[in-house]
Formats: sequence, C-alpha cells, structure tokens
Amino acid sequence: MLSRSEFIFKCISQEDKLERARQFNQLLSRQRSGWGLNSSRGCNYIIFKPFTMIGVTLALLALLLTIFWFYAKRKQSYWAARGVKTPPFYPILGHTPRIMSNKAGRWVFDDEAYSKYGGSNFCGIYEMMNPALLVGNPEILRQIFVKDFDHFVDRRSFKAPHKNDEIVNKMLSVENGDVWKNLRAIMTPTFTSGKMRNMFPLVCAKADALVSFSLQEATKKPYVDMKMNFGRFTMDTIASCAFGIECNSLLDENAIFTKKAEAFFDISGMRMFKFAVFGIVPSLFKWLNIQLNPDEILFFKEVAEETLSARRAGEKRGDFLDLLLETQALDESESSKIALDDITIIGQSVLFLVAGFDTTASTLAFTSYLLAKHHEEQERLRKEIQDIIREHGEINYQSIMEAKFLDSCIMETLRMYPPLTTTERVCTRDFKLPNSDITVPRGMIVQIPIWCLHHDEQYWPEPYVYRPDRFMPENKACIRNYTHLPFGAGPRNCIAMRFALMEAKVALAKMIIAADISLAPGHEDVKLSTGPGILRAVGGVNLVLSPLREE
Ligand code: HEM
Repeated sequence: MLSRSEFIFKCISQEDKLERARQFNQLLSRQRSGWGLNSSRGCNYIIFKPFTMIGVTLALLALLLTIFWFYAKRKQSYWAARGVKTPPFYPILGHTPRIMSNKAGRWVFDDEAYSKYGGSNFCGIYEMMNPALLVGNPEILRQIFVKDFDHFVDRRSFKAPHKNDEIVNKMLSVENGDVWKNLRAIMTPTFTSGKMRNMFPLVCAKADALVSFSLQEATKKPYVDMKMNFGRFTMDTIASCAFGIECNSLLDENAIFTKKAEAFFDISGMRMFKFAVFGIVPSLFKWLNIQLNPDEILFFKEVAEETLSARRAGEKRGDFLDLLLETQALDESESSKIALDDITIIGQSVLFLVAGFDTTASTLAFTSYLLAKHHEEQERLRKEIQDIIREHGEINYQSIMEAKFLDSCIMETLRMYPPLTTTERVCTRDFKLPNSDITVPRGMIVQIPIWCLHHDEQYWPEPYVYRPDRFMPENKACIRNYTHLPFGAGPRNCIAMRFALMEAKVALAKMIIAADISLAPGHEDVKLSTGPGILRAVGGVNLVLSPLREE
C-alpha cells in the first residue's frame, strides 16, 4: 500500500520502458535515495517520497532562478553593449528602487545620472530590467518635444482594466496616439486667452476669499501655513471652474469635496505599491480584477454627473464644463470636432483637479516663501502691482498677464522648485539620437530630468540663488531654449499653462498688496517632499502676514 503523502506518478507501461525503469529503480535503491518503483498489480509507478519532493522542487526553483538571473543580466546589459553609461543598478530591480524611493526625492537619482553618468547629454537607466533613456541635452530635447514629435507622441499608459478606473482611462494625460490627438484638439480652445478672460472673475473672487481668510487667520495665530491656504484656494478654484461647484474649503475645512480630494491625493505606501506593480505586471490587475485608483474617484464622478444634468437644464457659468459641453451641442457640419461623451467630459473634470490642484498651490507656496526670504524682491513686486492698480483702478486680466516682474518671480520659482521634476515620452517610432549611433527603439521610455536642467550651472549661474531678474525681458535672450521646462514643451506640454499662470498671478498679486510677508521664526527653511510624486513643501510654508491696508 502506498502512503498518502507519497506522490505517485503513473508511468508508461510498455515492456521496454518497464525494464529500463526496473534497472533505474534498482540502481536508486542501492543508493538508498528514497526513490522507488512499485509494479504490483501490473501497474508501474515511480514513487517520490516527500523529502525528495522538496529537494526536487528546490532544485527546479534554483534552475528557474538561474535562468531568470541570466535573462535579467542579458536585458540589463543593453546599455553596456551599446557603450552608453548608466548609474549603478540592482540586478533584476534595476534603478526602480531608487526612482520609487520614499527616502530621497526623485530628482536626487536624476541628478546623479545627469551630472555623473552623462545624463546632461543622455544616459541609460533600467526600470526593473527594461532599458529606458534619460536625456538632458537641450538640442535633443528640442527634437523630442517639437521637431520629431511624431516619434514621441505618447506617455506611459496607466490604463487599468477595472470598471471604476474607466474615468481615469479617458483622461487626456493618459490617452495616447490618435485618441489623444483628437481630444487635445477639442480641449485646446478651452484654454485660449478669450476663455481665460471669461474665467477671470471666478478666479478673482476665489483669490479675494483667500486673502481675507489668511489675514483673519493672521490675527489669531503668530504665523499662517500658506501652503495649506493656497491649497484650499486652488481647490476652490478648480472645483468652481471644472466641477461647477462651490466647495468653500477656505471657510469649511470639513467640506466633503475637500476631504475626498485630500484622500485622493494621499499617495500612501499601498497606492505607490499598486502603481509599481501595475507598471511591471499590468495583466495581474486584469486577472484579479483589481481597481488601481482609489474609491474617491466615484465621488468625483457623481459630482460631475450631477453638474452635467444641471447644465443640460440650462444653467451656464462660462467654465471648463460649459466649454467641454459645447462640443456636444455642435452639429457635425458646423465643426470638425468630435462630440465628447459624458464619461470623457467627467474624466477631464477630474483630471483638471488632479493636475491643477497641488501643482499651482505648490508654485504659490514656494513663491511666497522665496519672496519672504528676499524682501527686496517682494518690495519690487508690490510696487509693480501698486502701479498697475494706480493705472487701471484695479487688477484686470490684461494688466496682470502683462506684469513683467510678477511673471519673472513665478518663473524663477518654477525654475528652483518645478512641481513636476521629471516628465517623459514614449518613443512611438524608432529614432536615431543625433551625433551618435544609438537608435531609440519604438516603445522605449525617455525620461526628461526637468529639475536637473533647472539647476545646471552652465545654463543658470548660481542656480540655488533666487534671482527673478533672469526672466526679465532684457535678460530672456540669454536663456537657452529647453532648459526651463516647468510646463514641459511642444504639442504635449501642460495644456492649462495659461490658466495655471493666471490663477497664480491673481492670487499672488492680491496677497502681496494686502500684506507684507516674512518668514516665521524657526521656519526659515522649507522641507521638500521625497518620493516620485509632485515636489511639495512638507510641514507647510509658515509665514507671518502683516496687513498693509484695511480689508
Ligand atoms: C503651476 C502649475 C502647473 C505646472 C507646473 C504643470 C506642469 C505640467 C507638466 C510638466 C506637464 C507635462 C508636460 C510635458 O510632458 O511636456 C503637465 C501636463 C498637463 N497638465 Fe499641467 N501643470 C500645472 C497646472 C495645471 C492645471 C491648473 C491644469 C488643469 C486645469 C493642468 C493640466 C494638465 C494636463 C491636462 C496635462 C496633460 C497634457 C497632455 O497630456 O496633453 N496643469 N503639466
């Protein structure tokens, strides 16, 4: 009788094979190896005893690992074989642990690749075992972003298969190829200066609320966390312009919209892990039906759906939603535009919140921090705004968008603290790198180290010094093209750059004429966030606000 734990493998019964098996069994029994052959009742079995099974399994596993190791080694020799430098990397994991690390900002890794391993021209990196390219040469960047854009149309796709991820999959930033081209063509007119002008009063109203809230807070506290307040201002502005709702996060910090948005933006370890796994084995999400994005996405979907119904009932505000809905009202003979379906419109509303909330808030927080630190620049800016008010009676769209020093202060902040420190493109058609014999194959990811270009001494003397004058018209000619990329560049740059700048300029101008800003004692430095997300100030930006006029 066979014991239960014995694994029985039924084997072939032909005469000649049986004979060979007997010989095999005898040999093994002699060696007391734990294998056996049972041929009673005319059946032939090879019997594996448990301890032997473990041994065999381990041997197989070791074999598989060895094969995988050699496979990874071969993949990770891609750049060495082509004579392209790479920063030191881990076997199998490549540079991914450093890129995704929560201990240092993404730019710390980029900076090493850029300055020590040739990245200021180009260098190789490995995302796990997959080779990718990091390019810091402004001339090559011009080709990637603009001249040879048709080779670099796409970004990495994060399209998850779960039904609740559908909205994210429809976002402009996630779409690729012709779908992206069509969507971008439809959405671009949403951000013309005419449309910005219409939205200007909405933004001014939110900026006024920001100023009075912050000044009130300043009467009760020794200093105010302006990162928090600018965050609430951008939240209110986007909620108003993209969702058509008044969420009043400045007045009601428990507003449900704000709470959901905060939860959505909380990129905890688990979410990072999910994104990392999705990047490596996207098919796992399909097999196991895993949702990639958090449940809050459904809340925003509901809010946008309700607003769409209200708009269809006749309500109009001149905001993003109205502009996107207009595409549905056009008949085909009137326009070459394709009407957007509801889910696509909702996707873009959520995208505006995701892409516009923290980026603009960080820009404002860092600018006010730098102006508090450099009081002479703050005085210059205040004077420029006061002159505008004297001339026009108020802050209006034209004058604020033309204010040169205001623009320079924000541009210099975006140089020193670009909210997105890296952007990327996916090569969509093989591309030969100029002045080299390297061809970037279709499908390869190209990383663009924005932060490194912004801090490269050869383009920006004394790169860590805040000097808005670099961007004044008389000095602009000295700036090398494609070395200042806070909004990316080319046809796939930030679609809302004009809106973001209008929002930031209005808020900063209103703040600076209402209060003198200085650094709070003990908060002279800002601590930068780490990890691969948006560059932000952790622990807030704490400033002392001294009112300059009666509110
Ligand atoms: C100061 C604020 C902002 C900064 C620094 C910023 C920066 C960027 C950057 C670097 C990119 C990638 C560009 C590229 O790869 O070439 C981008 C893309 C994008 N941004 Fe912004 N952004 C800001 C505000 C906004 C706002 C307010 C919105 C929406 C209301 C927005 C919507 C988008 C969208 C939709 C894309 C994807 C465009 C596409 O794939 O076609 N951004 N942004």
